[in-house]
Amino acid sequence: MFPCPPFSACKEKEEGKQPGAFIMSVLPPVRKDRIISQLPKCFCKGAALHTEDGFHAKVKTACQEQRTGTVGFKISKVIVVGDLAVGKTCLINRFCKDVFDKNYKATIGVDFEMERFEVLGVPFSLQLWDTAGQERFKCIASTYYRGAQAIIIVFDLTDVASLHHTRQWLEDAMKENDPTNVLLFLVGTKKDLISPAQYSANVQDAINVAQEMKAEYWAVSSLSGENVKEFFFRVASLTFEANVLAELEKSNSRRIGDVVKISNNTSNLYATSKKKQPNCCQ
Ligand SMILES: Nc1nc2c(ncn2[C@@H]2O[C@H](COP(=O)(O)OP(=O)(O)OP(=O)(O)O)[C@@H](O)[C@H]2O)c(=O)[nH]1
Ligand SMILES: [Mg+2]
Repeated sequence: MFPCPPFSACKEKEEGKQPGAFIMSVLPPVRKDRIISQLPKCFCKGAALHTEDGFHAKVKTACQEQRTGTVGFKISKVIVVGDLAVGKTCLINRFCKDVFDKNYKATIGVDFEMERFEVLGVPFSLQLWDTAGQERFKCIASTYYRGAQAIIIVFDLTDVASLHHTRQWLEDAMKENDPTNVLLFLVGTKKDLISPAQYSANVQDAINVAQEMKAEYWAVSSLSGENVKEFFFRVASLTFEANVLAELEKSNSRRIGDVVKISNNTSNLYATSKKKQPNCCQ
């Protein structure tokens, strides 16, 4: 996420424009196939972050009334972790570039891709961090875990050990993040390699792990593309929703604080209002 809006955002505020309008106007328009106008469905109701049919009512109203604050020019960080060769890079590449490579090339350290969306008419970007699963690169990769808004923990549906290792991956990623502020997704890959019967026999184990972690469960195939776009749309939508709700909460608590201070001591009014001078670079 940008720690601070650039100078242009301050200028836009002075000119009475929505902050970020300048940045958005110099970027190419969001791709038509990255426009989200409805909350995508979860994959499995038994292991979902929530099962509502649509976006939160407050979020829809805020978007309609253009009260989403800084969300429109934030970049949310998403990290992708899991054992070596479970298919993290292929998953990201299928979504971002619509390609699939059957040859394994280990990720060294980290790599990242940017994806721009438009959710309920508001621009929203995800920075997808692809980390290395190989033990020898783990310490480099873990230095990039910090500040994630969503964590995608990947396992291979054909390799039960990789499912068991997801708990350790989550623990490591959580050392660097605030558990109250991060959305978790547990993703089984290589769905094309198992039969429906095998899948049904094993799915409950994965759902149990997801429930234990409070993660949303998905099963995908990067080879065929099955569920890949649906999955990332769900990640973008839920991350966007959480950002808008946090933004609304922040602006509400600011308003409540102001009232209390004014009614408590009117002599402090000048000092309080001076402190509240808008300064979009702080
Ligand atoms: N059949 C099939 N093969 C897959 C799928 N996803 C990945 N693979 C294969 O699995 C191997 C490893 O995939 P990667 O995406 O490189 O794995 P990774 O998790 O990024 O591995 P590290 O970078 O070492 O952590 C490659 O040979 C891929 O072609 C899938 O959905 N179906
Ligand atoms: Mg990789």
